[in-house]
Amino acid sequence: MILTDPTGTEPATVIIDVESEQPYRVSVGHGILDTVLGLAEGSLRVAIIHQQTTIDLVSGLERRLIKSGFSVLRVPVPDAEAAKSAEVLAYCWTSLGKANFTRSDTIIGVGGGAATDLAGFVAATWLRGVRLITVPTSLLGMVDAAVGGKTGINTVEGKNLVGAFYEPAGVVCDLDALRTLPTDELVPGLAEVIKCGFIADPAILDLVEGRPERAVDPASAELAELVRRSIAVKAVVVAKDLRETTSIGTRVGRELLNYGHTLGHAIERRERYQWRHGNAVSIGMVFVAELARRAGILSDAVAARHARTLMLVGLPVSYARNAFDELLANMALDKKTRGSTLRFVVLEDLSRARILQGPDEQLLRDSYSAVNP
Ligand SMILES: NC(=O)c1ccc[n+]([C@@H]2O[C@H](COP(=O)([O-])OP(=O)(O)OC[C@H]3O[C@@H](n4cnc5c(N)ncnc54)[C@H](O)[C@@H]3O)[C@@H](O)[C@H]2O)c1
Ligand SMILES: O=C(O)C(=O)C[C@@H](O)[C@H](O)[C@H](O)COP(=O)(O)O
Ligand SMILES: [Zn+2]
Repeated sequence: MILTDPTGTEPATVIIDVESEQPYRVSVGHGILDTVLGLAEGSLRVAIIHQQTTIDLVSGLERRLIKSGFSVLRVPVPDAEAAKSAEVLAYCWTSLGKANFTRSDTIIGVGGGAATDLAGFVAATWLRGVRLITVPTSLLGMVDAAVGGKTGINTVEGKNLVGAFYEPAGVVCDLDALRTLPTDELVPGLAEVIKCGFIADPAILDLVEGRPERAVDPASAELAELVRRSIAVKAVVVAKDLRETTSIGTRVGRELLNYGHTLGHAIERRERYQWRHGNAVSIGMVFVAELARRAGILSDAVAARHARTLMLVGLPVSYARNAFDELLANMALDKKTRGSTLRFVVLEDLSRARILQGPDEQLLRDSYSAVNP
């Protein structure tokens, strides 16, 4: 798939259609916030659920909305994972209730993946479902969290344990937002980008490996291309299996997008959600590649490519050696687990994945030790 103009110039706005249960469009481009106005049409009120870090963008959006005749309610939420809690969810419901928010009104989730996951769940639950627009402002949000209809919050017991599949009316990825994103927030987003490279689009890996310095540059055409390609990967997967129900036996449906997440989520829980999601997923992918290699499923070369490519952009590839037992216990609560059988998404090759069910504990332990010396 070529998403760049053959002359080398960056296309103005690219639309990626998600042909899911309720089809919607993901718009990607520079300075495209006005797209939100059209998506909100028909509503009297809009509520912007947002983080403080993007307050300038939120104020600009609010001004545009007011000018277009909408009544705007701002709902600021705590930063990062602190937003994904039952308490913050209840606070959002209270804000909507006090503002007489009705079924014809719209929720706009603005921010990183934590804000859009929360806003999506608020939209899914308020009055049993009101219109949702997502405006991701982090790389991770653009390429993953705001696209695909997974919404939810964490509980003390684990990551994303409460939530709903709820599709947005549209997703607006204004690449200009990335200019204020600190590098140590941009880099974790590249873990999900590289994930898309391994599971479905190896051209992503070539792009990252060819110009890693451009991949971490928020203004580069290469990063824009990586964003578009990653969204395209996700759009195809969720269109086929929105509700994650088609993974049967070793066959993998939407669970494909969970590559590296079994250990990744276990690390996030161990770190009490203070870690960046993408950093944990990066380590999770290196682990699961080694697991597949030791199980005789994946070649040495593709397994080794994981850590090499992730390190090129500054992602972590190892974790505490003595943490295995705790992580194993945490993995029992992974959503892919059935009964007491752990299930991992593993690669047989680039772009060819399957499920590995119930691997021996010793194999898991040895794989973990090998990549966390
Ligand atoms: N729903 C899904 O399918 C899905 C997919 C992937 C990840 N996620 C979830 O997304 C979350 C991770 O996403 P994230 O890394 O974007 O997290 P985040 O929302 O915590 O954002 C990371 C940090 O960047 C800041 N930020 C965001 N945009 C900014 C900008 N333009 N300028 C300056 N600062 C900015 C945020 O305030 C935060 O401090 C996790 O909770 C993860 O579970 C969900
Ligand atoms: O969209 C999906 O499906 C994914 O698995 C994408 C992941 O990158 C994302 O972190 C997602 O939130 C994980 O979902 P979960 O169901 O494992 O909580
Ligand atoms: Zn993820």
